[in-house]
Amino acid sequence: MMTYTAVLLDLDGTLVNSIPDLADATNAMRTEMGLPPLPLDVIATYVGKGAENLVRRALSSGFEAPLTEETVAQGLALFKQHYHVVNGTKSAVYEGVVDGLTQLRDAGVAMAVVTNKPAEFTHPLLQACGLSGFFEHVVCGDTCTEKKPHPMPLLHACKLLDVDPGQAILIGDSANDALAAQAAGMSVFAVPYGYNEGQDVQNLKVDGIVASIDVAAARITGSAANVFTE
Ligand SMILES: O=C(O)COP(=O)(O)O
Ligand SMILES: [Mg+2]
Repeated sequence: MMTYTAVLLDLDGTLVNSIPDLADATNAMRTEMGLPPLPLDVIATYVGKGAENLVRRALSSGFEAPLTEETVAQGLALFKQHYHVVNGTKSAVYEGVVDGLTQLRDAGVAMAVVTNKPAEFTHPLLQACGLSGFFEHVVCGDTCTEKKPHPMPLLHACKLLDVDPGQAILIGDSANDALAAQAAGMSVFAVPYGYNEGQDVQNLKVDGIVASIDVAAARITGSAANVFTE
């Protein structure tokens, strides 16, 4: 059985369902820019590559002319203003997360969050959801010069935790997580309930698809009958 000394966790779509707040902020931005609101499930497919990417995708829907950098900057400023107000208000921790993180902590596994969400929103969200205390480090979308699917934030988290990437596993919800982990030389589990930019998680190249974080924790710590073997 493979043993891991560190577990890295994605945030949006893995630990927390943040779509209701992201959608409210996105639609508030669109309204101010004279655009009609978008359905929540459409906005969900725009999440995964950070706030600026979400804004670009959300503005591309309904803007006739090609987007100018000025429009993107205006949209990003409005999005941030609104997201600061609503961040954490409708977001909810997924079932199994607190139990799973508790299992991992009790097993002595070091944990860090690695998210593409900017730091100015990540820390307040973790705080609002009561999850901050589980993590030794939090690597955000603007912590390093590259974001997932680049391996840099994962390698940075391993360095902060003082573990070899080969002894770490990432749990995420999207191709950005799967590709980053693969490039970092790290194992990866995917949860099926998050946002994979509208794609089927079954097609991801991962070491396992786990129904929830408590199931992942049981497999990682070897406390389940069906332990993860390699
Ligand atoms: O902010 C995003 O676009 C996605 O964030 P995540 O990396 O926590 O899924
Ligand atoms: Mg995610």
